[in-house]
Amino acid sequence: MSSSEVIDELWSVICDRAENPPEKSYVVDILNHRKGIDKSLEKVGEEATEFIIAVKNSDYNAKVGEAADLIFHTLLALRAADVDLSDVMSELENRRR
Ligand SMILES: N=c1c2ncn([C@@H]3O[C@H](COP(=O)(O)OP(=O)(O)OP(=O)(O)O)[C@@H](O)[C@H]3O)c2ncn1[C@@H]1O[C@H](COP(=O)(O)O)[C@@H](O)[C@H]1O
Repeated sequence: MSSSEVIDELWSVICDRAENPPEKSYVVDILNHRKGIDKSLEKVGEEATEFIIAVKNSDYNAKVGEAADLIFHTLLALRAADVDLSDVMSELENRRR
């Protein structure tokens, strides 16, 4: 799978979980949390901090793991904020020089 296919598939799974919530799902736990959008925003903050700490202090695999956590939780926050990933991708595409 290419990198963009991995992200696209993950985004589809996140949107599907939001629309058809199964009984047990981490994505649903975050998106339907009693704190509302604040839960996913809190997770982005935590994961960003953990990523920074890993980059400064940890080995390569820990950096990769924390980067994956940050990207995943950023996707959850986008969904919670009703921001479409394709609009973010178009924005990045428009910035190409
Ligand atoms: N990529 C991920 C992914 N990355 C991390 N996590 C979860 O994110 C959590 C990481 O949170 P922390 O490290 O902060 O641990 P924690 O402090 O115990 O978490 P909180 O209780 O504070 O939320 C863990 O529970 C991981 O299982 C993920 N959970 C799900 N996915 C993807 O989402 C898909 C759908 O998952 P479900 O919704 O669970 O079916 C999966 O198939 C995966 O592709």
